[in-house]
Formats: sequence, C-alpha cells, structure tokens
Amino acid sequence: DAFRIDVVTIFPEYLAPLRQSLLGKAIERGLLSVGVHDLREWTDDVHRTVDDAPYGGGPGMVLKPEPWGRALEAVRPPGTRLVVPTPAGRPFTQRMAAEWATEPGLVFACGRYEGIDQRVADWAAGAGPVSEVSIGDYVLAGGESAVLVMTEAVTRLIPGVVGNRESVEFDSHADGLLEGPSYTRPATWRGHEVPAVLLSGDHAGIARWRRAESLRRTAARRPDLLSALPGDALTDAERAA
Ligand SMILES: OB(O)c1ccc2cc[nH]c2c1
Repeated sequence: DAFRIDVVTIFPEYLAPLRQSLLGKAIERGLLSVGVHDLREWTDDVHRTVDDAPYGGGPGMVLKPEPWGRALEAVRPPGTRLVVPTPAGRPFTQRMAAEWATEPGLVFACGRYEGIDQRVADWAAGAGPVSEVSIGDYVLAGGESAVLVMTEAVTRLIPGVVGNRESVEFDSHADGLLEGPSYTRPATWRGHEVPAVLLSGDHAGIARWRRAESLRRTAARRPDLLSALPGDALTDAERAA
C-alpha cells in the first residue's frame, strides 16, 4: 500500500510542490501519501518558540529539542527511517534512494538556522533508523529544498510512480556510470549532426557506442565514480581504454 512521507518544518509552505505533477498523480493513485507538519504545533509557549542560542557560544540560533521530541512522537510511525538533511551529513546517493524506496515510508526533519539540537537525532535513533544526509557540498538556508530533492529521487523509484520502468533502470548512476548523450529528431540541427551509428539500426553497434560514451563521459566528468566501481563492472578492454 501507499508509501508514506511526513515532513516536519517551520516553513510548511515550502513543501507545497510535493502535491504537484508526478507526485500529485501518485497520491491520487494511492501509491503515495504525504503529510506536511508545522513544528510550531508542538511548541508550548505563547510565542511558539522553536530556537535558542547555541551552548558554547557562536553565531546564529539552534532549533530546540523539546518541540522536535513531541512532533516526532506524534508524526513518526515506530521503526520509520528519520531523514535529517544537513550539510554535515553522509552524501545522499542513488543507492540510498533505491534502498529507502523499498521501505514503508520516511519522515523528514527540516532544520533551519544553525541546525537542530544534536540530541534529537541521537534520541530518535532509539525508535528507528536515522540518516543525517547531505545532497551536496554547498550550504542551503534550510533542509526543505533537500527534502524536495530526496523525495523526488525516492518516489520515482516506487513501482508504478514513473510510467516507463525501463527509463528508471537506465538512469545515470543506476549502473554506477553517467549516462551518455541523448538525441531526437531532426537528424541535423543548426549544422549539428546526430552520431550516425544511432541512425544505423545496428542495435549491437548502438549498444557498444552508448557504453563507450557512458565510460568516456564518466572518466571525463566523474573519475571518482570510475574508481568506485566494483571490480567486475568494466571489461579488461574497457579498463585498458
Ligand atoms: O545544505 B543543506 O542540505 C542544509 C540542510 C539543513 C539545514 C539547516 C540549516 N541550514 C541547512 C542546510
């Protein structure tokens, strides 16, 4: 039944896109259900305070633990993975997306300011897996954009959400390599030709060409991916190239 996503944030309106397009259809078809929750619902003071100054000094503010404890107790089904976007996290990867897509759902905790009191993630680990992850080596103003990114990466891997399953299997990173270039009509455009092999009908030759392009592009743009490949991923000929 439906993959369940819950997001806790102080900016619930940032997550409105979760209801549009691809995700909207999946929600209508019962493949996915999404809940967005305002952290301030779980504050206990008249000013609905969510942040305070950091212990030990330093700039900015830190999100207080108490509202998070109450929010996660209310929102997170026992055993559900808690994902905490943070620039200090492990890199989010396609492998993680594929793994998470096989689970019943996810809860996202969106930080702002200097982040969330560390005890929240530490405490939450007692009620299920906690993944503190980064979507890249740059710093955003909060976790909400990262939640949109990760939600898209995960939900498109849920069977039935993306029409053509094959296109998912042939994504960049699906086999550890970058996809090569794609082309469509016209065969000549502003003096630029489509590689002839793609118009040849020689399917074996096309597959060879595509594999070679994928390796060439990966070596040029992401040599780190090449060195991370399992031993048997490249043929001897490809390794020598
Ligand atoms: O760059 B990020 O992924 C990210 C995530 C969470 C917070 C909270 C405050 N700044 C943040 C940045």
